[in-house]
Amino acid sequence: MNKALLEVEHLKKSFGGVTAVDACSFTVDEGTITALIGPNGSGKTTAFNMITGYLKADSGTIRFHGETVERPRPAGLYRRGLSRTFQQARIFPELTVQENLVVAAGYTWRQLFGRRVSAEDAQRSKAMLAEFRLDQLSDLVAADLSYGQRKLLEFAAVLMSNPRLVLLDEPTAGVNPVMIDAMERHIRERNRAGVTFLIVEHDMQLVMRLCDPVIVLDQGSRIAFGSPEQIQSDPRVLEAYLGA
Ligand SMILES: Nc1ncnc2c1ncn2[C@@H]1O[C@H](COP(=O)(O)OP(=O)(O)OP(=O)(O)O)[C@@H](O)[C@H]1O
Repeated sequence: MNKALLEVEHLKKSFGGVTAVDACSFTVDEGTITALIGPNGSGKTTAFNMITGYLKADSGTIRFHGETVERPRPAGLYRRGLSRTFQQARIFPELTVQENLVVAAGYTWRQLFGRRVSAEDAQRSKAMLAEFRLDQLSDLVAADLSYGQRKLLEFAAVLMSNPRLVLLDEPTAGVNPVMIDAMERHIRERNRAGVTFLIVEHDMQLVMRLCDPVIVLDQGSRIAFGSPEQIQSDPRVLEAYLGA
């Protein structure tokens, strides 16, 4: 039986009069590629932001790896093995592709520019560049990459921390079909290597072939949870999307 790696219970967040996430509960089992879907404005990004410590919840509990996260903070969670990407890839545009990976491995700027990077981490960043086929671009500053390449770089950088759980926020939005295939391949490969994923994604074809289970939010609450087949035939899901 799978073990819950992430447990979210009664999570709640309002912005003024708008309840963005409303007593939302779900779990992400270790080893899965779980999708979090829902119509625009259903609270997916707000939930992501609370789980990863970028936003303070009004109430509710988050447990990661069996332990309650008392004060979710991005840096602390990153060290504990929970990391994320953003809709607009957050990378350091003025650093080279390889430097972005080294920084993500936990080096300070001072260590980076003092060239005090361990041989092992230098090797890991090279291996990551090869895995993501970014090796030809390793000395380019990240600002010169295409939109899709930046998303791949951000994903590769997140993996440098050896995470157990990665939250991907719209990994293929605005990305060309070749890059979507690449992203999908990398997610599958890393999942086979033991990384668990929670993915917000609007490309339903990708969700249905890549993710299992699928969690559906509507107006801040979970309205469905199940296999892609169950979700596609759930009348509540259809109604939520058609009504949106
Ligand atoms: N900082 C904010 N201030 C005010 N309202 C917000 C804020 N962030 C989100 N909201 C509102 O909360 C609700 C949920 O938004 P959220 O971005 O979490 O949804 P989403 O499911 O990620 O949407 P999308 O698929 O369009 O990205 C929406 O009504 C949105 O307008």
